[in-house]
Amino acid sequence: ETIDWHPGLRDQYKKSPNLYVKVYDRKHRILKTKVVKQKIDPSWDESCILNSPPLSTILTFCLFHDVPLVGSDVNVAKAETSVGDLLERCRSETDVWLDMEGSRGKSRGTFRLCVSLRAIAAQEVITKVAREASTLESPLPVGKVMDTIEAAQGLDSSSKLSDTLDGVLSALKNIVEVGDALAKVHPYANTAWKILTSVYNIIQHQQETDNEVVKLAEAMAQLYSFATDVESLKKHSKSFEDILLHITMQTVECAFLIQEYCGHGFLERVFQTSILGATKRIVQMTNELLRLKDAFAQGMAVQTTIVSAKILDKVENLENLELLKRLRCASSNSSSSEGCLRGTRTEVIKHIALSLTIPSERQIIWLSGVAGSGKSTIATSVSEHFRVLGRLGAQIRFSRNHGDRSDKTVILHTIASGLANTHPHIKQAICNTLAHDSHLVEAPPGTQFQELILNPLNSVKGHLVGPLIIVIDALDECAEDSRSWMIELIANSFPKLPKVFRVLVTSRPESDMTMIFSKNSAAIYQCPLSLNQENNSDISVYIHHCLKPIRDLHGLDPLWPGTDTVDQLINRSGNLFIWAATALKFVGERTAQPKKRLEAVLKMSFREDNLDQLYALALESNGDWADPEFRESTTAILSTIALAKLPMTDSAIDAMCDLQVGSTASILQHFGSVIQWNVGHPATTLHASFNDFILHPNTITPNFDSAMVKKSLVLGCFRVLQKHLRFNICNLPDSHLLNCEVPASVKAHLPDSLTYTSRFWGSHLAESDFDEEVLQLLKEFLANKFLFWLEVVSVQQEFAAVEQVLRITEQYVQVGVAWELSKLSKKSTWLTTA
Ligand SMILES: Nc1ncnc2c1ncn2[C@@H]1O[C@H](COP(=O)(O)OP(=O)(O)OP(=O)(O)O)[C@@H](O)[C@H]1O
Repeated sequence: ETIDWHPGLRDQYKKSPNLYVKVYDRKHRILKTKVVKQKIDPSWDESCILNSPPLSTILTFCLFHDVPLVGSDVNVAKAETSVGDLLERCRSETDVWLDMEGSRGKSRGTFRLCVSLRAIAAQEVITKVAREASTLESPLPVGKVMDTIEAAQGLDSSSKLSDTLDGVLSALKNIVEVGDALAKVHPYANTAWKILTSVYNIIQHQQETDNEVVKLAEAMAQLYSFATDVESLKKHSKSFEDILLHITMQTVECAFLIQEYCGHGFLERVFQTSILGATKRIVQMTNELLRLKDAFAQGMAVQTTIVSAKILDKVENLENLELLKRLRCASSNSSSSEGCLRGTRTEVIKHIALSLTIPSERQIIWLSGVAGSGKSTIATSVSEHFRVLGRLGAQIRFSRNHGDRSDKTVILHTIASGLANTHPHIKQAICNTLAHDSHLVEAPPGTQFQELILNPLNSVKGHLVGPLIIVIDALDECAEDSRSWMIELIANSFPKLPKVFRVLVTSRPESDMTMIFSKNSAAIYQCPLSLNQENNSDISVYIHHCLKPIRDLHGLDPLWPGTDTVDQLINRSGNLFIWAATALKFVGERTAQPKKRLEAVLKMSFREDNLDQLYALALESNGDWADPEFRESTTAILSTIALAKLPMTDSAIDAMCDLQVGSTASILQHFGSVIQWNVGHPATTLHASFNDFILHPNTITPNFDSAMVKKSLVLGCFRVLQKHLRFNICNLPDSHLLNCEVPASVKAHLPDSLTYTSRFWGSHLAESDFDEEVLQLLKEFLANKFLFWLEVVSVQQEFAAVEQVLRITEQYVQVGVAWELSKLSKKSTWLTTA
């Protein structure tokens, strides 16, 4: 009620204390409550069961203060009472208050604790245990029942486990607190600490604990004996960061196993028996921890493999590899980003990683945020966190520049293949399915999800310990024809996956997703990424980081551009990473004058469309826009890059836009701050928001007008067609591009054929784009009886694009479709439509 903290402690926590209670039955601890932070009158509302104690048993209640930085907690006050007295008081008083005695020298004041004790029928407990036991061995003799009760209640081993974990937890907490000094280690120590804390809080009430698990915890405690002193950790941590990283990662795996074993992991109750079969794994882990302890003590390097909780035995054969080749996975799916710059987004990454690690009914996390706020970069860091732990199950990164990733079958196959490669049992289950039904890979997407993913995963869920993560990045960039299917799949089918599968989805908060995901809030946890100006330290770290190479490249003063200017940049960014990234690329371009460019950036007026202004500046500041040829070519090139469903090389763009060889290469040199490209390589926009800018009908800069974009594109395409160019932008090397031969079998039917595969028409074209000039060209086609030859080699959504063109042009052009039957077996649905 009134506490006058000891002066030595007062400084450490100026506000209220962080209190918790431990309860002992004789010498055994039977309860440790959670810590209630910064409250002088905390309430715990926790309970435990006493194992038929004699009435004379003394119960001891100790009040502790959890001191965040000191390492050992402070015993604040203590009360003792016998079970008989307490029972008696609880029968006659509504609230029973125990007066506590303050610990001398540590606290002064009055402490009282309200407790209650009630008896439950012992017979009932015996009957219940006997009933459970009888399922194992029936009927049970009375003596056996009593043994079972004792074994089941086994308070000794469970309190031993919680006591041991207590020590491990404070050591891990010390590592977590050393934080920055151990940046690489910190996320794993933190994950292990969180999982073990939740296990620890639960096993206080646990009835049953296996000795092997106690041994595992004891091995952890021995291993972590080095981390009891924060000061020496701080001093020496750098020198053993690598082995510490290995130790903490191994601890995460141990924590998953203990969590699952104690019945509070991802597995359903029925599967915990198969976990009991994991004794072998527990022993292996214990040995590994003891080995690590020796290696650590002797300062030896350790091998990098972690003994995983999830792999129970190896199942691998060549036949499986062949079967998996039937899956059509996204060809390039990796992230080009490095993930978050160290020191940025730490809180949000920690939050997401932990939310995915701890079992929850809400299996899916949806990270939403405006364009360029940094969602994909965060997703990369989270994926990397789980990849290193061997727990990244599958990932799909949608991209407007890689339309092929949006094919429904490709999506499902990429997930199935990713999962198969993370766990041998999953691989075996998926391969069994593929071997059993060779046509499954062509079945409708709903069937494939059920039979290729859901059923196999359910069949092996008893073998999976700890979470496996599926990452779906940039859902808003999923192509139109699969988009609503994908959103529904996430909202309604993913929650049917076994609980070990946790899903991270990132996207802009677009209305269709918001509506559907909000409806399913029981399964989807929404995590909006805010651009809160109050917390701009992330962007500040990022801007400082980007300025250094600019200073080095241009030989600028080490303090350039000065604190005030950097503050202006931070403010101007509005915490939008893409703004900062583009602005600094623009300022630092090799051929630019950084000081002038920085001035121009800061001169822009503050408006809502800050990013568009910046893009306009980046466009207008480069090249000779006064030259009509430059203007026309640049518009055509940028539009082609923005609309391409697969990235094209500079020479492919030259051909596509009917430009002189080398034109695209010379023009693209000017746009390094918005286009990613190297000579001979495919060009893509650096960020999807630049595609939005280029294609948005309201985008008008002094020299660039998006109305020109479509027209220039359509005209460009038809010019190419007019020249009878045998043109094919399928996955062919550049050298084949301009003289792609029509196969002989087809040629026989096509006297004057034209090879053309449209990868980038489709949903972007509307009827209104076909103005007089274009129609005239189309009529000429008709007159010349040109034939469209649609080469069927690519993914389904490409056909949707072609279909769209056909629909728009069918009034004007007689379209003949030819195909090679051998290539068409998988496309029959589309062909019927065509
Ligand atoms: N934490 C970070 N550390 C370093 N760079 C970052 C970080 N966050 C974002 N960036 C930079 O900002 C750019 C935009 O970020 P990102 O692509 O992750 O945004 P987004 O929210 O996914 O955008 P969109 O919704 O348009 O896909 C990235 O290309 C990267 O260069």
